[in-house]
Amino acid sequence: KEKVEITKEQQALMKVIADAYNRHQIPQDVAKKLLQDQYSAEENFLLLTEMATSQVQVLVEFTKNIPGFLSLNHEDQIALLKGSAVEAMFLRSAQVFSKKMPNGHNEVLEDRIRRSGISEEFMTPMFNFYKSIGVLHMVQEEQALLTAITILTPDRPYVKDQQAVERLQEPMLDLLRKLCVLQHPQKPQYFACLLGRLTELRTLNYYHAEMLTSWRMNDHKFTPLLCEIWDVE
Ligand SMILES: Cc1cc(Cl)ccc1OCc1nc2ccc(F)cc2n1[C@H](C(=O)NC1CCCCC1)C1CCCCC1
Repeated sequence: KEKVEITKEQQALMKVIADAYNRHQIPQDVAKKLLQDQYSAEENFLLLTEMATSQVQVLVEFTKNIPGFLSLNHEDQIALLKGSAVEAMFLRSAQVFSKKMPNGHNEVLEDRIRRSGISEEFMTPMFNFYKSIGVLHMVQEEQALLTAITILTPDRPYVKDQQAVERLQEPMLDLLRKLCVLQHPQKPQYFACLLGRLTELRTLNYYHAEMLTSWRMNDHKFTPLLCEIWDVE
């Protein structure tokens, strides 16, 4: 039986990433807001663009705290953020969706999202992903590392120095692997399962532009920041 040990520097890395992630949490208020009232497709779309815009700003702050990120080539820093923002958004949405709420609230939230204006065809892949994240019951550290690993994906479009990104991603993957063994000793496949979620996340990336343009309303308006991040307009 392999004796897994987290080294001193891995403990330090975990603290930096977890603190950065906790400091830059999107307030849970989007779920609360959705539970408060039923909104029109237009209001829901506006809510999404507001939440998504603030999520991107939060993501940039989190990313700047990843050790070594600011030493990467500047164009590569942008390419990594642009390439991972949508996945980080869905990952964050899944974490918000999976938070246990008082009786019946999770069902109401799902219903509000189902009727928000997103086209029917995207509901299944989106909720399948949310449920597959929910059943993992990830701890905060795992969520933070998984987000950092998503951002540090070397094979994003236009990344020039992929090796430099791999050198930053590898220690995160090694730390996450150890954390999974320590946190979920009864689930030896847990780490592999987490990485499998990142593959599912990429498929949602593929749908995102169409999810937005097919939102059940006319005249979809996006903020300039979202035009940069979402392949729209
Ligand atoms: C992330 C995303 C991308 C595309 Cl293209 C389409 C859709 C989408 O989010 C769906 C989605 N899944 C959710 C699960 C739980 C939840 F509380 C809100 C959720 N949302 C949307 C949202 O506010 N997401 C933000 C969450 C915080 C981080 C930034 C994003 C609300 C917008 C209002 C109409 C009901 C859906």
